[in-house]
Amino acid sequence: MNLDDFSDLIERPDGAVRRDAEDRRERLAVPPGALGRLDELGEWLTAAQGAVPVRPVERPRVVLFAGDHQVASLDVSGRPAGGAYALVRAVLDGASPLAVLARRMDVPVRVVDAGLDCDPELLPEDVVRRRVRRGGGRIDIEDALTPEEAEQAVRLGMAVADEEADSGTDLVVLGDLSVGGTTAAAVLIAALCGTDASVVTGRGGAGIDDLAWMRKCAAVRDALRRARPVLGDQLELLAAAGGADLAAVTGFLLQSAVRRMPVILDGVVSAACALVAQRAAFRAPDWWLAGQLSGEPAQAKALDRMALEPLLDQKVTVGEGVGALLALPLVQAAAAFAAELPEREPYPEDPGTVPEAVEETEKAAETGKGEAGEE
Ligand SMILES: O=C(O)c1ccc[n+]([C@@H]2O[C@H](COP(=O)([O-])O)[C@@H](O)[C@H]2O)c1
Ligand SMILES: Cc1cc2nc[nH]c2cc1C
Repeated sequence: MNLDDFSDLIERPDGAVRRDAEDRRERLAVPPGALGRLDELGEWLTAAQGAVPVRPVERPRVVLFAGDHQVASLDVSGRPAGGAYALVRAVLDGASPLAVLARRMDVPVRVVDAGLDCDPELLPEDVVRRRVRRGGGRIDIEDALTPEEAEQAVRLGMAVADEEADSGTDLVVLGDLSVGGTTAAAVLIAALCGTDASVVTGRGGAGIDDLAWMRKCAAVRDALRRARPVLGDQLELLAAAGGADLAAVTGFLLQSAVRRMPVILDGVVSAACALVAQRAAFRAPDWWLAGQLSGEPAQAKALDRMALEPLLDQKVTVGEGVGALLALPLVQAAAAFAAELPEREPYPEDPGTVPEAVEETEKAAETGKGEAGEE
């Protein structure tokens, strides 16, 4: 498998449809610019769907990939290594921020075990059990995955994207659940952006003190040294420094773009995988939105590279798709405006004479005659 093969499979959203959407926007009674960024958001969604007028987003779904990362045993996470199953439980038991929000917004949630490091019996029943391996290797000293595992994880993500597209999901809210995942994400982003550890290392999910931050920096630096030689091959890069959850997210993003299914990215892990996917297929980011700026420095760097402007800036760092789900109402609002606002109609007493009237006024102004001059 070579991720570069996706480059030929991924098309751009329909440019002609986008221009039709822009034309329709110009005919609306609401003045140009008055809807701010929601205009281009509506036009983007229209192009992604491929038809004017845009359809409402009616079947969104939250899809979360879960995994553990052995690098967390260096005490760089604020959570115990191998503890991601607790995050999964909280989501599916309805007790986490994502669970609260998804319930309130009535959006279904799917959690996929890509690489958790726990006894499967500890997991709630409704977890999608597709584990590639138990936890990912300690990336500062070893590969996260074997090449076979990396390919299997990418294929897992692709299969989940196909399942979503086939079942009629019209927009995916993407997220991740892990312990140690932000360290892996920082390494991928630093490798692909050519920066170093201190620029990309943040405080992660549970918040870490200065000493832990320095340990995390050192881990990112060491992992980066291992990742740089393979950054030309995206699958090898995911094997060296990613992990099963990150490789699955990358496969998911690529296959979603193949299937023309729009995705809202969440935080730094989404952004890292998106960057890897962009390296493989440069058109892929056209199918994504950035939900929220989380404050992790590496996320901002990656989004900037992909020219994705986050819809929100809420500094939510819990991950689990919250930043992406918070942005969903904006997308739905943009779709409603684009579809439901009426087009401007000529006033009955003045049918179609507006341009002429303007012309006359202009002529009058030029010659110094007309109403103003007669005064
Ligand atoms: O959204 C973000 O940018 C973000 C920033 C920090 C942490 N997180 C979440 O926190 C978890 C991993 O954190 P950590 O510190 O264990 O690497 C994982 O579930 C992420 O989704 C997410
Ligand atoms: C305008 C716009 C451009 C984009 N390019 C990729 N995703 C995008 C999303 C929007 C909204």
